[in-house]
Amino acid sequence: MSHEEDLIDYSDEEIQPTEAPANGTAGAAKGLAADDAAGDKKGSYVGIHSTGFRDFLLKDELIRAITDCGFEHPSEVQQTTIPQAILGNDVLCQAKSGLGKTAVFVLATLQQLDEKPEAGVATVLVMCHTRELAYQIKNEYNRFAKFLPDIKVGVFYGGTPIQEDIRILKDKETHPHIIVGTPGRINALVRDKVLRLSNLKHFVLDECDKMLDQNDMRNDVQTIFRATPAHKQVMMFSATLSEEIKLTCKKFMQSPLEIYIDNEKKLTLHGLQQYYMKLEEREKNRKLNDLLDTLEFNQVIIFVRSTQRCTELDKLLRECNFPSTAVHSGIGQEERIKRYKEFKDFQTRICVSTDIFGRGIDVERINVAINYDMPDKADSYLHRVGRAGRFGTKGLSISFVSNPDDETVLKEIEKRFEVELPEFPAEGVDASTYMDN
Ligand SMILES: Nc1ncnc2c1ncn2[C@@H]1O[C@H](COP(=O)(O)OP(=O)(O)OP(=O)(O)O)[C@@H](O)[C@H]1O
Repeated sequence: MSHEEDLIDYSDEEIQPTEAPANGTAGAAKGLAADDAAGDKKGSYVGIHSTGFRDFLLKDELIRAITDCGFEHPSEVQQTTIPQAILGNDVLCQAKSGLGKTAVFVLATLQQLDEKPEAGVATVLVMCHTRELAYQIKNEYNRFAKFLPDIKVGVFYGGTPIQEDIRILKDKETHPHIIVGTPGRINALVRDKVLRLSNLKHFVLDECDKMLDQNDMRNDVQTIFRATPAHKQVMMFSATLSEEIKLTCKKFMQSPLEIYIDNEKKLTLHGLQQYYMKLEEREKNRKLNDLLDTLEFNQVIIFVRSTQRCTELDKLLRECNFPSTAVHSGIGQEERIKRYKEFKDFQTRICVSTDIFGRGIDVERINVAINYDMPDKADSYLHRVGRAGRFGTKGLSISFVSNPDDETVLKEIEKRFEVELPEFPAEGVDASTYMDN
């Protein structure tokens, strides 16, 4: 078994992360009130409107792509971070879910790349914890590099034939300048000397706390990091950064720009209504059925704690004629990406998932997130519910609480993020409060 195959998947139940300490006193080097000016509509959620993307003095090609993406104003995290990031400074950035962290590193690296980069040389490496997120980030690069036709982006992750990656990397004509991937496969390609990182200029970790929290993934990241030159830009991003992880991240960096949420209650998404529902385990299926029947929604994501429960719940929903799909590590990689695409493209409306889709995944029309199984940590909860209510839009989350452990997590969430999670009202909630017009 190859080293890579040892790492089944980073976000299913098979590998449990080590407990991260609660992040009570986030010392903000530059405190970022990322959402205090929350509006209801996507795009109005930006805080200071006086700054536009043009003020960052980005290349014309990037400005044109940004306009084509429909971005009118930078979000606060983009305003605070992009000007420093394009100068090549190291960046450690915490900002809440769905407010555009991806565009920070995508734009910053594209801005610094030559318009006609040397063939066969990779200068940007972006790594994240799941294959679907890597795929999504690659697509974001393609979106913003639309008018930079000479820049090639490639994505590499496990569960696909490595021979194909080798073929791409051996040919100067197809070798990407920007490499996106998951650490297992990237490490295997570096170890086999197929991917050379000696010219790397930008090293990016998305969902960095998740990547550095688990020993197996951290080891891969460290090995890859050692294959890169000493002088380079390092940028790391997440919505959640404990004090301990911040220290770990900073070991990879030199005098970084540090953007933190100075108070964890600011991590709560204002457009998102959050509820819990107390019930017995055996009542969950009936309740979920009722909810899917009565709630209005565009797309729903339902989180469960194991691959087996994922398969079974999805099957049950389909038997009840709900347009459901399932995503977990037991599904072949090609099929997983196909299902991700279908969900992202609104071809399926209900997705049952393990924590694979718990972070980073950006599906614009998800407005309801259901924790069929409560996550085991407050951090995971925050990321999961953040799949609804992206970029300041409205959303609804409902968490099933069926045992004392669930109640403990619920209390931890309320305490840490200073939110009150009320019980889901018997009469339901008015759809206009969680559906954007
Ligand atoms: N300035 C902007 N104007 C309009 N939409 C934007 C802007 N910046 C980002 N978006 C959109 O907002 C959505 C969320 O962005 P993104 O996925 O980068 O969030 P994130 O901060 O990485 O969230 P998470 O922590 O959940 O990974 C995406 O659909 C993105 O295209």
